Amino acid sequence: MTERQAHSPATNGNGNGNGNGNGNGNAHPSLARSKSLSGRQQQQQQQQAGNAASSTTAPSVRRSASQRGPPPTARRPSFVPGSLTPAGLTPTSELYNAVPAPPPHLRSDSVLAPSPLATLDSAVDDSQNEQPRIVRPQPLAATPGQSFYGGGGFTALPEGSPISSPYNSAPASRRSSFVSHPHASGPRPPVIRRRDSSASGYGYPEQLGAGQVFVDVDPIATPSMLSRAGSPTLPLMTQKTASRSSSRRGSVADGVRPGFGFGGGFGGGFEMSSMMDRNQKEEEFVGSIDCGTTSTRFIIFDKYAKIICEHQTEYPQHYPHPNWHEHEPQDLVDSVTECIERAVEKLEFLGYSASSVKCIGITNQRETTLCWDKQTGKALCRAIVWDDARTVSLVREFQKKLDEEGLPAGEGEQEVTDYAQTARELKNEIQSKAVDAATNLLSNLDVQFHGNASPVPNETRPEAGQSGSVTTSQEASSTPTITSDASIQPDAKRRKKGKDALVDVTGLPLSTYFSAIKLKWMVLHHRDVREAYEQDRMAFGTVDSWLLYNLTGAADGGVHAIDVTNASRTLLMSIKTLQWYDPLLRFFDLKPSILPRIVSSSEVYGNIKGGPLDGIPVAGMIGDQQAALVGNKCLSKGEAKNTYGTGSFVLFNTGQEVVRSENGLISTLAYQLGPKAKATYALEGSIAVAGSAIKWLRDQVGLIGDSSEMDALCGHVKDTGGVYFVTAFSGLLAPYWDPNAGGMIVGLTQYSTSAHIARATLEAVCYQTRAVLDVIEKESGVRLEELKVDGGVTNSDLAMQIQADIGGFRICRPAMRESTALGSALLAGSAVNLFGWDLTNPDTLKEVNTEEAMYFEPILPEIKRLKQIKGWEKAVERARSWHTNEQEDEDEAEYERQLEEEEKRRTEGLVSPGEAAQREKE
Ligand SMILES: Nc1ncnc2c1ncn2[C@@H]1O[C@H](COP(=O)(O)OP(=O)(O)O)[C@@H](O)[C@H]1O
Ligand SMILES: O=P(O)(O)OC[C@H](O)CO
Repeated sequence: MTERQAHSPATNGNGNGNGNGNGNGNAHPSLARSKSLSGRQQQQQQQQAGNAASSTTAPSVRRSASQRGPPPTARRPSFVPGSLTPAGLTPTSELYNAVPAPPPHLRSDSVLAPSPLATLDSAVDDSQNEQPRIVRPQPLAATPGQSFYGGGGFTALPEGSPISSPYNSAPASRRSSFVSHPHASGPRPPVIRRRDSSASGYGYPEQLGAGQVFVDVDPIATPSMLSRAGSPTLPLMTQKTASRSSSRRGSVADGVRPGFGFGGGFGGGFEMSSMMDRNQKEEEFVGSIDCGTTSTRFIIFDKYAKIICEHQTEYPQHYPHPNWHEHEPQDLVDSVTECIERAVEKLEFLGYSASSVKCIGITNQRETTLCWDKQTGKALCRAIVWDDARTVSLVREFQKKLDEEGLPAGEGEQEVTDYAQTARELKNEIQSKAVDAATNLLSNLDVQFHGNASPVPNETRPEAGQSGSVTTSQEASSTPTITSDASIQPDAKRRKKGKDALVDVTGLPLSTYFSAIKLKWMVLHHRDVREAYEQDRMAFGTVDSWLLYNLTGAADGGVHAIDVTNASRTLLMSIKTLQWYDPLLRFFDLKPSILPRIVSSSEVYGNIKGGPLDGIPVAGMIGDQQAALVGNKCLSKGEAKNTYGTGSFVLFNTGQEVVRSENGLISTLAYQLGPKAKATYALEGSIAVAGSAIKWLRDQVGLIGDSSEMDALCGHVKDTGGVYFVTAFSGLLAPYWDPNAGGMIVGLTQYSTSAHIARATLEAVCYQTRAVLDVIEKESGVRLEELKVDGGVTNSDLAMQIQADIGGFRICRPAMRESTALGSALLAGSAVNLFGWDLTNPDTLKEVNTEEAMYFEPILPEIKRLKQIKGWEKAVERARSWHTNEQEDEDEAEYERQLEEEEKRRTEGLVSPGEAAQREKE
């Protein structure tokens, strides 16, 4: 199976989809299968059923409320005080224990009543499974530089096609998932032409020269017209009919209109030269771009959060060195272009006008750092991805600076959380200076000193918890010799040192994870970036900023903004004022001129320029994990969700309070529902590796051919046979925060098989999730009864059962779990008052995503659970501090050396192999 098929119409995820998303609840999961299963699928399914029947950990799955009566307990709050035992549990006889639910991709009654799109997707050849290959619909007719879609059937994309990727190693990023209906008559599908967007030519790091290793993982087209997690939704056919807007029709009919944006922006994408020519229905929909770590999807929702259509595509991952992870910025833009184009084609194919999409939202992988040239709109280097850990030694340098110099307070800054301690420190400092000053005066001027040697009377010191600044500066100023001392000027007086200084302002620890440190690295190490920075041409942004900029025109007036949730991950924003914080900029020595404007998560930022959604407002922007919180409707304090995507992120809504964790959680912005709205905050447990470990098994180890094979492989064994896999690919984040931890598979014996290792991979994220939730329970004083989940890994029934077992709580997996995309759609809709959605009034969302959910109950005996957790903790201890500072310093030195060599070659007129290739191309 390919990822694509895992996301096909069969990918209902709960085995009960019925094609219209209502859930029919009529069948045992094993019975609710598609007629169209391939022989291989059936074989797999039977094998899995057989395996799991003998397994002690067959998923303990229960159907949702809508199918099996009322839910076991009130859904919210997810965290309820009291026992772990869920109230009102359905008796085990009602659980689907005997035969496990087949993997989601094998369960699809949805295709029994196929939508036109379902039929289209089913046309995908199963033979793609093993070896991803480029598939294209047969050209109807081809003129030079054009490729036509239509007719059905597939053909390999010819070499040198204008649609081919600039990256020879990874052409599949451009693979289309759009499959024309084989029997389609009437509307001619659009002609799409991709311009060849030239290779980056950034210089290094790609051109580091001989010996450099980088891995470009060949991406697999994972697109689908239907959600990987949700069931297909047939369009409502009762809407009024409208012609395409004449301006749009005119603009595309001439075939020369550029795609999105201008110049280097979305203009690198497609050109539309014909469109379906028929009357189309005008409806009201909202679109959402979800640009995750591995793929982009554009989903069009209706008012009930039913997916009308979508398109998804993976893009190449670049791992040029150990611990490095990069994206090509133009790939992100192109993937968005492609997804919008294709999704809108599907929308039109379904008979709706593109103008039915009233607004769109953007949600994105967070912390990933980009910078571009404001004049050209072009990226200056590759994006450094959030889980890239090249900056370990830079972090160490800044940690030292923080410990020794502290963080300067802002002008007029009044808030110093731990000011009692600061006051004490200042008092000591002032006292000793006062004594020195007095001694000097006495000795130099020979004046009798009668005053109080201490300028800070004890009784005037503020008490802890009292608001206001430390007032010692005023008192100190009464002693001229002291106030004249530059070292205790007001700014310097409130310096706080150590990690608390940063956490107080940003909610974040100093780590390779956050943007400022990646940005600093780019400025320090990348020639083009440094030049642009020095010449004030450089713009910094996270993925939301980059996409917004490109969608709204790039160098031709593109909006340079960042949403507050993304800004809260940069280490440059105060989470209290929601503004860039000058002392942080000074601490990292970064110019304010590079920064985007901070905006709320729900407002109109600008309108799309070009493409099929020309003129449509972009009205929602939010980091993907926060988006999933919103999409899961966790809008009240105490509600939590976990998203298992590339990484895994638990977010716990703490309302309008910034809650500070003492045990490794991050305080972060959850959302801000408009420019004037108060911010809502969350505690977050960030786990760096979840789906990426599965991807690693697929791409680097070759243990599986597709993520959806995990359940079948793991189904061969009932446990890991004592194997633990600490997936510390780039250190460990929450709750351990050890940048030096090393990835480790321990407990191997001759008995161990690939199935044990695969199972240990699934368990790894579940243990880490358990550890994060332990902290949340400890700090909030409430026990978790149920966890709402979403994200790619939740497609694995087995992973969810393991999570329930290791966690000791119930897992609630919604049928439609494109929660991330839904979150940004809700924010966008809410901003323009679409569908009456108003996120400040959850009642307005009552009808949103009410489809059934699937529940996984813990069945592992407590004693076994605790024993396994103990084993995990032992493994983590072994993995800790694996890498040494010396090694990192050596790596850094080696890199510096390569840079110098590169620079030398450049100045001497010699060119690197990368540059040579680029020149040849030009
Ligand atoms: N059936 C499955 N079983 C286990 N993991 C899966 C399955 N399907 C997808 N995944 C994993 O989900 C991840 C993608 O999830 P997604 O939410 O799309 O991530 P992101 O938003 O980070 O790109 C991939 O790393 C993939 O390995
Ligand atoms: O790509 P995801 O969905 O794992 O999300 C990545 C996070 O936003 C990183 O903080």
